[in-house]
Amino acid sequence: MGAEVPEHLLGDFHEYLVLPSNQTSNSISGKIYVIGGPEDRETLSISVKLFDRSTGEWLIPLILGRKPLACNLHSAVPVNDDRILVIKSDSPSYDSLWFLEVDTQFVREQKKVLGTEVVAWSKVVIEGDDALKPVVISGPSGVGKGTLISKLMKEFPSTFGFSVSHTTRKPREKEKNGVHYHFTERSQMEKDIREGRFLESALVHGNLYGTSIEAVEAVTDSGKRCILDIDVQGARSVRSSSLEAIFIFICPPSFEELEKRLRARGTESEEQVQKRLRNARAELEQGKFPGLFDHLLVNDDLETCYTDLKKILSLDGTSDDMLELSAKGIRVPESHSVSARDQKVIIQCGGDEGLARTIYEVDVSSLVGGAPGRTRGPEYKCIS
Ligand SMILES: Nc1nc2c(ncn2[C@@H]2O[C@H](COP(=O)(O)OP(=O)(O)O)[C@@H](O)[C@H]2O)c(=O)[nH]1
Ligand SMILES: Nc1ncnc2c1ncn2[C@@H]1O[C@H](COP(=O)(O)OP(=O)(O)O)[C@@H](O)[C@H]1O
Repeated sequence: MGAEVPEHLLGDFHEYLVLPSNQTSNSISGKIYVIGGPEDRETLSISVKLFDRSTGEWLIPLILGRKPLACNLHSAVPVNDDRILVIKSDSPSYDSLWFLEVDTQFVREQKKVLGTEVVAWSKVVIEGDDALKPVVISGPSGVGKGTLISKLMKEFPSTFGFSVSHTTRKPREKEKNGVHYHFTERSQMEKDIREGRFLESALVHGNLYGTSIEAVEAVTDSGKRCILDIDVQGARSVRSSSLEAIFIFICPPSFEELEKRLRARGTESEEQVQKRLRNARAELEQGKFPGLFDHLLVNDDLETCYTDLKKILSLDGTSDDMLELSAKGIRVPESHSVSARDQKVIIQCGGDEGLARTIYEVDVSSLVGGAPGRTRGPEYKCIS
């Protein structure tokens, strides 16, 4: 149905829309985007509709990309004439900023292909500082990588997330698909590798293993620091990739002890044990390769090794709660205001009735990526 809008009001039409507090409207290139309101019931995500001034009609566009979960209140400002920055209040700091792309290259292409009105969501990822670099842990089979990683994840559950690799190896008795590995068919994994979905992959002990881009991004998206348990070949590939990580190699106190642990674990056939021990000699050599690993740790006494690991990661003397509080990102309260100028978005939080006021400046001048994935690049600083 067409909306009756007097001609003289069209220019500022969106400013005359009377909207409930959970909706915002913004105008870009002759279209008014109303964000929020009645939720998309199926996905409980923020809804979008648009008013096309040239036709005078309200439209529900096709919405691409993963959608942000609905929130009580949000603000929205147009940025770069092609997207709207949506700021969700009272959301976790890693989930507060999203872009609704309305006229980016991706959206324009999709409009052409699909022949309909299209918008696309893209979550804003604010890159972590050094303290949040992913952690790559390598070492021969049976050295204790899994044991050390489990201890870390148990003590710091909101700080670390495990990058779940894909493998063509058969699951062990207690292994769960999607938790320990994504167990997959070789042909499917080879296809995904060819299509560029993997950050790295390698043939290890006769099976294919690999880290998908999605596995790492799923962890980063949840605001956690990523841990990768990968072999030395994988570590080398990650070293030469764009992922800046900390590389740690775990050594056994002796070869005999390694063999003892591998057998005591009781998860491998004799043939597999032999294969893993043969490969271990080469891996121990490669682990010492100059410049590949930042740290070498000997896992003799488990508690001592774990304490050393925490020291390397600057975790000694801190707790999961303390780390969560100091996490990067912006947590926006309901009471806030937003404005944009010269590719800078100013978010003013609080300040009511004598409450403390915090002002953030988000620089959106160099954006990377975008829908249908994530947008990286915005930087923010606290200016007051
Ligand atoms: N390159 C690479 N290696 C991996 C990946 N996932 C696991 N690995 C390595 O594959 C090897 C065998 O792993 P697994 O079969 O679980 O045996 P385990 O290490 O003895 O428990 C280990 O060295 C892992 O670090 C991955 O995604 N990429
Ligand atoms: N420091 C240690 N001392 C004795 N046993 C250990 C130590 N670290 C790990 N283990 C045991 O050695 C076996 C292999 O450890 P695991 O974490 O599965 O190794 P990886 O993941 O490197 O293959 C497990 O049974 C584990 O309980």
